Amino acid sequence: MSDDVLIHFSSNSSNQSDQSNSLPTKIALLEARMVGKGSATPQQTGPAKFSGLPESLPHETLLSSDDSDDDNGGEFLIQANIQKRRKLEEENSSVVSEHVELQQLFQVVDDTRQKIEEGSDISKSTTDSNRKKSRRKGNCSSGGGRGSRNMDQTKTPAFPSSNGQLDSSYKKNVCAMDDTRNNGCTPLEEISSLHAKVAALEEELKRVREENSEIQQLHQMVEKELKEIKDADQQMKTKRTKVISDLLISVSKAERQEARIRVRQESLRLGNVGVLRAGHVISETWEDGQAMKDINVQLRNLLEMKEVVERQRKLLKKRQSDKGDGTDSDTGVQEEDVLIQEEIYKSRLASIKREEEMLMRERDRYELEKGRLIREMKRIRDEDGSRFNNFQILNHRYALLNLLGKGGFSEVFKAFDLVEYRYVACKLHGLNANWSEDKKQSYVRHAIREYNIHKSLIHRNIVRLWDIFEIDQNTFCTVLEYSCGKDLDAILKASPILPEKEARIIIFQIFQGLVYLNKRPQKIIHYDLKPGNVLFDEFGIAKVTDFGLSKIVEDDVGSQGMELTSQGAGTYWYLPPECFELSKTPLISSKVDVWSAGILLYQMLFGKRPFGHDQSQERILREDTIIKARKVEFPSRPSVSNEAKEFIRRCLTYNQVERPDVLTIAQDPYLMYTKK
Ligand SMILES: Nc1ncnc2c1ncn2[C@@H]1O[C@H](COP(=O)(O)OP(=O)(O)OP(=O)(O)O)[C@@H](O)[C@H]1O
Repeated sequence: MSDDVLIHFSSNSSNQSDQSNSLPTKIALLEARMVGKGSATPQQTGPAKFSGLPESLPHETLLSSDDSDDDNGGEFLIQANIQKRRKLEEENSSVVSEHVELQQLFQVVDDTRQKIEEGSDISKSTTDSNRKKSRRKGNCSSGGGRGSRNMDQTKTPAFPSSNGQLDSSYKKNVCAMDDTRNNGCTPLEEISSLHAKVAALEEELKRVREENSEIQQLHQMVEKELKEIKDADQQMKTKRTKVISDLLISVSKAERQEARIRVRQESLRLGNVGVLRAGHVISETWEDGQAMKDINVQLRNLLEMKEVVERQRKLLKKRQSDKGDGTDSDTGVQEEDVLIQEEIYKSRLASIKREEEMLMRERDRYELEKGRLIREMKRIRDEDGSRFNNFQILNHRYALLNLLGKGGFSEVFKAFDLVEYRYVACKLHGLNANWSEDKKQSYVRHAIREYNIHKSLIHRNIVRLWDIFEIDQNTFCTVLEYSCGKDLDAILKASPILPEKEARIIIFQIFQGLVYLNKRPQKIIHYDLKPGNVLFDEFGIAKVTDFGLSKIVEDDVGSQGMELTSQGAGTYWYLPPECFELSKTPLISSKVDVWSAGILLYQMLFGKRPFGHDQSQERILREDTIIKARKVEFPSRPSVSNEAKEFIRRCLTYNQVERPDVLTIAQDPYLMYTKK
């Protein structure tokens, strides 16, 4: 339209003398014509703002919903620019400048129309938020109340929000609707705006769905890969486990073979178990090996030689006395010969004695070796007789290797934990199939009790209990920390007396473990401290084990201790007098362990137990050996420090009321390792 109007204005502007044709008049006419057209829509009379206009121009503006401006159907509404007109009326001086200004004005009209057109196009297809914004502003500037009528029907559509982006675009839309309500839109515009919104949201939804399906595909791919990795790992694990257990088995088989060869060689030297038949009775007897036989022969020879020399010596003495007081001239010579002969016999006897002592020491050494050999023979026999000797894997985890030893009701195997990759000791508790159900149940109860006490103990001087599981109806297994060194019993059997320094550090470590047991919220009395229950790891760290007879000291126990309900159990050489009390139920405390530790130290230092060393358990009980053990005596040899003796005396205090408990004796100077 503006082109026509411009041409029209341009032609008129040349005739300035004609008032009716003057510019202001023409503008007024034009305005009147336009207003007349638009008067059918009275709500549009108010000025509408259009923020897209340049700042320099007034905001009374030209709005259009159609790009046609012909006489008949023009839908343009040109608002009178009153200010401009007044200015023109006032100044009315320069037609040229007016013309220029009008040209500018119509240029603005043109620009605005173009923008509206753009806005209308955008509203049909946009998904772009910036374009939406420009479209919205275009719509809003169309003004009027019609939009607000329709907006009420379309307000707050419940679009699902899948993400923040959608949310924010939704908010923008609502906001745009609010703007529209305020400023007014045509229903067509609103519908197209809503269509656009729906399209935008659908687009968004489509995009989100696509993303989602991509994510799902990715997820599936990752899951598949993970499964493949897991499968491969499982296969690797199985292979690794197989390789490790095969290796362990070959090593163990070699060890078994080596042990048997060693035993065969040793038994040639030291002796063997033979079978003795007496009628129908078959019994086992020990037959000495060559080395033992040789020593015994040598000892016998020495003994015979000693007897011969002794006899000769006596004869010489007799002959001398038979001759009486010699009156011969050569008597002096004979006397001298007798003295010399006497001296020779004496020195011969002394040398025989030395040889004898040496052979005796050698025989003692052989005896120790023989003891070790007998234990090893027994172990091999137990291993051969065990139903767990063919390298089973227990609980899909513990590869059984060689037998470490057999106790009263259990077999202990060295094993390898295929999950944690470490050596362990598997203690297999076998219930005797011939036992009554009651006895079996009591044994299991006992073992569970032991497990419950032991499993919570974590201290470097206490053997760890890792696991427990059932193997079959009559067998279960406890898995213990493996101590590869010998136990104290084996050490003392090999060398009955230990240097004081070694004995002191061992007893110190045992007390460290006992202090731990007594500093817990629930104190524990071990009750079965003996050399066989002290193990050593590869670094020589002493560890207390076997909590089968342990007692938990309940909170409500009096100062005198708890009642001993399992009287008779334990190893009597190591138990204090109160445990043998028969007149009433004994009360016991951690002082039981203090006594046992005192006995252990004594045994390590002097090579024997202080009370009932050579007595059997039965005899100790029968002869009240421990009840009579009021005072400890120390042999003169080997020499041991007075501090050690005093410490042992304190541990072996007869009266338990006067005996220090674990926490008190742990403060003893003998157990302190501070620098002097
Ligand atoms: N954790 C372990 N590590 C290494 N060897 C062990 C372990 N536990 C026990 N042994 C060894 O296994 C053998 C048998 O142990 P067990 O405790 O069954 O015997 P015991 O104490 O002589 O018997 P009982 O418990 O019936 O008195 C012993 O020689 C012991 O040294």
